[in-house]
Amino acid sequence: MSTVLRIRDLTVRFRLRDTIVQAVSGLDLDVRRGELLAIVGESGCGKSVLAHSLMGLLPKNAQVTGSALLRDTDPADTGPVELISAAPRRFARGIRGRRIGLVPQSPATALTPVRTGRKLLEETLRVHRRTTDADTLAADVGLAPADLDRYPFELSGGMAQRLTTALALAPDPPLLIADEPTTGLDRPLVDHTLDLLRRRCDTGGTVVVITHDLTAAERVADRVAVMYASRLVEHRPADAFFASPSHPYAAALLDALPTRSFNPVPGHPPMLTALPDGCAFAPRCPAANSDCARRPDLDPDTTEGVACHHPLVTEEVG
Ligand SMILES: Nc1ncnc2c1ncn2[C@@H]1O[C@H](COP(=O)(O)OP(=O)(O)OP(=O)(O)O)[C@@H](O)[C@H]1O
Ligand code: NI
Repeated sequence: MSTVLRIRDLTVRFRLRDTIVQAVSGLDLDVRRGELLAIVGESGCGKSVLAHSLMGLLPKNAQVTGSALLRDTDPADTGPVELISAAPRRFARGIRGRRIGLVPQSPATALTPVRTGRKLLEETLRVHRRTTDADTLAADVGLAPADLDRYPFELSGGMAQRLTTALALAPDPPLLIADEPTTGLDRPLVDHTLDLLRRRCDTGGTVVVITHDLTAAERVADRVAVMYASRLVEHRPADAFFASPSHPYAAALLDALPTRSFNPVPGHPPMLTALPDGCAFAPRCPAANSDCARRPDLDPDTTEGVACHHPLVTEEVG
């Protein structure tokens, strides 16, 4: 299966007055065409910063190194694009929206306040020469036609969330990154949104879902990547991951689910201003030993597996 996005050694740091925040560290990740990849991890581990770095949306105090090669997503076939060094203009004209769509984490700030949902959607459909109409797209995300005639400030959080999803889908991007697309939705609408994203993959699209909701990931993901304190610690096929997570952090995260043992992960993640050289989970890890002073890595060729010196699963299941 072809790789739509090949991320290598991606690092994002924020320079603050007297310190540096290490939001993404040496991240390697292949996103394959036609698959739904779920990126999971606790609040503040770097998920949204990763998404923003791929969309050319980082603020000025960000320093980015590494590479993220986007391939095979252009109907006009202008070749691969290196996202990390792409100029802001190129992002605005040919990449953002058209080749990669983003459902942003904060819908309220992403919506233009002076236009109704219908105006925003119709304009996006027109710019991208789509034949679909706004009502059809609204129905896809579970919005009624009347909801489109409201201004963003008249929408509930969940409605605004669905409108931003419809806006991201309007250009029909080959790669969609959805950052917490189900926040504020009731369970039936959560499932509706997830199934919509799943269908995109089943018809050749590629979707990356960033979520806190492991139950959501279990419902739709082909693959799961677990982020901890700016790094990826596990990346495996979803079936194998949910049957038996391999990184002690991933196991603890799954164990915290109400449907499992409902035990919160003990302790706290490290400050991103003072990350250790070795495994960042070691201080919280029941199995930590002297090996953990050395940083464990995923397989750099496949970007899969587990970054741990004492994984719970050493052989792939199934
Ligand atoms: N502009 C910025 N300047 C400094 N630090 C930042 C900036 N933007 C994000 N950060 C920091 O980067 C880290 C990662 O943030 P990010 O938003 O990616 O987390 P997240 O995993 O998406 O969390 P959540 O699940 O809560 O959305 C956090 O410590 C955050 O405070
Ligand atoms: Ni986030």
